[in-house]
Amino acid sequence: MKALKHLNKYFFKYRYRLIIGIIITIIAKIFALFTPRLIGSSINVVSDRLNGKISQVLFKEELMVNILYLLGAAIIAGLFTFLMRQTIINVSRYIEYDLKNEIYEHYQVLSLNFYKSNRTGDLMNRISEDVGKVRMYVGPAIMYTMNTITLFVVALIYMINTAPKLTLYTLLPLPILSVAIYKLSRLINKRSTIVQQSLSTLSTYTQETFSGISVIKSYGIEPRTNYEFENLSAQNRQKQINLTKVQALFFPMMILLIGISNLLVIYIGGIQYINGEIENIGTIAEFIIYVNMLTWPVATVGWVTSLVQQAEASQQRINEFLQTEPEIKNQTTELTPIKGDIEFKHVSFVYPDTNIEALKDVSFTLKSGDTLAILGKTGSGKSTILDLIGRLHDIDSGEILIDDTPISVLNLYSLRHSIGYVPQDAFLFSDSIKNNIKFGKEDATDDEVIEAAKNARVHKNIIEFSKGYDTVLGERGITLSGGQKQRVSIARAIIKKPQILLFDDCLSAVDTETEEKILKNLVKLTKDKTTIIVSHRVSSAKNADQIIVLEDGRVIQSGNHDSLINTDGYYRELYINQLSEKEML
Ligand SMILES: Nc1ncnc2c1ncn2[C@@H]1O[C@H](COP(=O)(O)OP(=O)(O)OP(=O)(O)O)[C@@H](O)[C@H]1O
Repeated sequence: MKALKHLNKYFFKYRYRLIIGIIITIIAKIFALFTPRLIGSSINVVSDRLNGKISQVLFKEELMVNILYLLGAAIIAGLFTFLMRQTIINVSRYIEYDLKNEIYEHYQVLSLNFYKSNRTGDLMNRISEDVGKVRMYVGPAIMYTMNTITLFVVALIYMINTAPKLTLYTLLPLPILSVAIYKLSRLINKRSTIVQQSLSTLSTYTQETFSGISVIKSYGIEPRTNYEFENLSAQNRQKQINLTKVQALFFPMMILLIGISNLLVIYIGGIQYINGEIENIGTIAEFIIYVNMLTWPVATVGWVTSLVQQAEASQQRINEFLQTEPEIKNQTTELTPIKGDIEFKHVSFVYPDTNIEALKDVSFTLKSGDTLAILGKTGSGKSTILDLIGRLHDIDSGEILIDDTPISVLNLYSLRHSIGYVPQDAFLFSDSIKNNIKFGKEDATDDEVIEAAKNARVHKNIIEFSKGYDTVLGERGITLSGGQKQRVSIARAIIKKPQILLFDDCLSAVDTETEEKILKNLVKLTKDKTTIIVSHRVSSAKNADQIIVLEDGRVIQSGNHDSLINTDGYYRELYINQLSEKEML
């Protein structure tokens, strides 16, 4: 129960609703328990009439009163049972909502490393299935427990008052029922977890084959994927059958135990009536109804116990993530406006998970408004520099200064708000093109969106689609070409008009002519912005105020275009190679 303590703050938050819910539950059960007494007394009235103890008129009158009471009690009990679900189950839905929000909010502040070391499926499971199991504790488990306690206390008082010995015999099989249901519920849970796992394997496999359908078709391996699917499906079928077997035992077991209790009531009650230990025959009928009313609540004791155990395990998994601290922490709540000076002083950086030293003693200085181009072979550490400027990781040695202040001291959100980042793999959401661009500036007008798209030279492509800027992208929409995606992603960054612009090899899928035009627009737009362009092409770098060349995490060359083409080295070679490629075209 330790893990479930986390939920106490929510119980406190909804305490009034819960208290009302509990009071309603008690009222509902008290009224429901009028039924057996009224039926017992009705039978006694009939018996009295048969024995000639009461007159026909009195008989009719008493029976009528009983029927009216029965009807009234049933209506009130029904109404309060409805209200009981409306309060307690609703509270569980509120808590489920709050808990999901709490987890999602926490996911958002966790660092990239957290996402790398945990699978997406796991993150999804904890926020959906685990929260669902916890809800069963905060809602149904509490409701049924209250139900059982009230019913038991009230029924027991009535029963002992009427026939104490019969009460004892009647209740004898009930603890056996509770333990049996508990054992069965655990078995059912175990098997349903196995079914869930197998379903998740099956759906992951299916999803992957749908995503990679073009590869499957082009390699002609449909029979192999069909065979594998059938295999997984057959495994799932077997697990479902195993589950159904134990589920099928649930109700027969309950019926058997109720049957035994009923038999005991009739047998022992009958003997007691004959011996004169019980005064009225109606008591036997009353007790049969009590037994039937108590069976389900007693069965739920076992069921609820297993619900609580499952909720505890799920909450433990949730807490594990909630207690994970973000590696990158915001040190100040005060906003720190960013001008755009960037300085790297002997920066080295090792990726903790792979132990790869991505940067070694890197230094450079950029004044606000300057443009820096970073070139180098693949894996030389170019993207890492951009990630460090956005403080996606903290460095091990050296210093990164933004506006002469250490990056870790700045307000993290001010820093990130002042950056427009275009990643290597443009990621667009399943939404309209317009909204994808507006992602950079939520309140942008249509004119601003169009202007940004024009500057990224993607406007013409967009208006060719029949729905223009409202064209939906992604799974149920159209697919943009690699170059179009890159340009929409550029439009998203420039619409924000940030102080710092980071372009990570984002013109690689664009032809050199378009690249030239975009770069020309960027020169205008980024006049007073600090800009860093990562590229494999000299054409993207040549107009930069500063160029650095990286090799294996180290700066091996720096200067500007003119100085570097006149120096032997990587840049000059690249320039000559790319120049001759251009001439060949
Ligand atoms: N998130 C990461 N976790 C662990 N190692 C990483 C991570 N990202 C990059 N690396 C490693 O760090 C080194 C530098 O990678 P980086 O992405 O900075 O290179 P790059 O110059 O941008 O390459 P490319 O031109 O291919 O984009 C590589 O060896 C890479 O394998």
